[in-house]
Amino acid sequence: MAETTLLLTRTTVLYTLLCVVGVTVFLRKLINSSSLSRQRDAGGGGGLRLPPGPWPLPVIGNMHCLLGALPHHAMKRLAGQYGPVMLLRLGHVRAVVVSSPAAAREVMKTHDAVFANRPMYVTMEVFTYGGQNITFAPYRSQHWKEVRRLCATELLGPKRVLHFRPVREQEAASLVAAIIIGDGDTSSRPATPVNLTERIKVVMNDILMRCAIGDTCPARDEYIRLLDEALRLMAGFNLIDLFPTSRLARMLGAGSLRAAQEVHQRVHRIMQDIIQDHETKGAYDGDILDVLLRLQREGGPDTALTTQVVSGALFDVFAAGSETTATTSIWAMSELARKPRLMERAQSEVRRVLHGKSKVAEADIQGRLPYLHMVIKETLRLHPPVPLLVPRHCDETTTVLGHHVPRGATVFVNAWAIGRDEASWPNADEFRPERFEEDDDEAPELNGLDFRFAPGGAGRRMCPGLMFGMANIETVLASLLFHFDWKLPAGADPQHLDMTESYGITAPRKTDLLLEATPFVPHE
Ligand code: HEM
Repeated sequence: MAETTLLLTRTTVLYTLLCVVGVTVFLRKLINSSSLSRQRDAGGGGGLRLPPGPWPLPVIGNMHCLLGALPHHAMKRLAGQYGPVMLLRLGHVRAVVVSSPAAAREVMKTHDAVFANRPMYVTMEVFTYGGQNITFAPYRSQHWKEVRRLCATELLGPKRVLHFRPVREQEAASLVAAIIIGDGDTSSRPATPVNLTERIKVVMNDILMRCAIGDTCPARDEYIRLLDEALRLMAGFNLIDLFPTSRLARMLGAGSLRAAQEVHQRVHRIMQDIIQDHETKGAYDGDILDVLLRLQREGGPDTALTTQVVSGALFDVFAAGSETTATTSIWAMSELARKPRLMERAQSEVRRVLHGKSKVAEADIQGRLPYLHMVIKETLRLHPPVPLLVPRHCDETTTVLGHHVPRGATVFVNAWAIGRDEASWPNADEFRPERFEEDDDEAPELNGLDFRFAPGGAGRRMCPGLMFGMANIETVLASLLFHFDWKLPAGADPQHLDMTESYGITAPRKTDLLLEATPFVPHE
């Protein structure tokens, strides 16, 4: 999901370098591109009616338009000017950004098959064994079909979500214990604020790790560290991704490519050890790796589940599952901390449902926390953890809302902009979970059918882990709300809580969320 964002500092340096180095090219291309842009405005472009967009500069195209803001923010601003289907040129990459429910529907439903592939970037190729994982696997490839089917039936479907219930409950209980112990004497005042950002990241990492490879893996900690490093390296277009055919870009970007290759090799080696460890230990714990290895054996020699596919799938489950769930939970707690009245409502719902209990058991809360469910949906609307979804590749020139999206273009769906569109969401910037209950028939669900609300995408490439992720988020949030009262440290005004987003693979908080926790002692 990393390539949906841009390394702006790097592009600034790149911009300066390229402008200096390529002054002559710049002038020559300026003349060419001026006439090209005029062609585009006049409906030209080889007979194509290309989407409107800002004037591209030679070499860097429209990269300068994204400087100084997070890409999804800058793209929303530009869409206000150029419309819901907009053409940008990012280096050599032709990007089409769609920013309205109608345009998103055309991409992810009407023409879903045309847009069901992913663009393949050089850095991504390294980490995905050339597309041998799930997220970047070529659409229609045998292994993508097989792992997608397995995601639904064996790996992330309802049966598996239920199977991992004890893992979620135990990890959420450990989180609660860690907060109590970490706080030391919570009766003393002022209490030490809890760093909820750190705590939530740890619990989501641990849940995903235990589900993916079990809890007995010796290389587990190193694997987590390397995955973090891999995600950091994938976080953005590198020079070679933006200028894949440029020798200069290859030269300047060689360092990050080398770093990616090194990290990948280490991840690969650890993965081989983990697989071997699972194979030799014999015991079947039912973690995702166990299931994949069983299916690999049962599938015989012709199975699409090669060892690389197994490693790639595992990498995806962890990379796609951990950050998304942590980011959503942290934003939910931030929004509730900013609105104590809503926090109180969510809390009293949890405490009413768990009245007489001393801990959170999923059997007690399942389907019984409608307000918390709305809080999570409202959080996903305002803070979709993958704001530009995962990019799609346009396989053949296709019309979207009357504009030709050219073959080969990279297509971004700006879910962040769509979730804040006043036409669909009155007072769109306000956090108001109740909007999801106002009219039950109309309230969008997380099923990829309502394009006003698609934080997990839609269509053939829709996220297969949403139910899995929602279960993790709900159990962790219910535990935090049941066991503690929360407020901002030192009596700070909730309205002043910093809600700035930061650049990252997902769109996390810029600053850590620090809240004071007062333990709640449930009545027996
Ligand atoms: C709040 C939670 C989550 C959100 C918001 C989310 C969001 C997304 C999005 C936007 C996509 C791209 C969809 C598209 O192109 O239409 C995606 C794909 C994917 N997600 Fe999630 N995700 C979440 C949780 C998870 C979890 C927990 C897992 C696994 C344990 C997971 C595994 C995947 C995989 C494997 C793909 C690639 C599917 C493909 O390309 O065929 N996700 N997710």
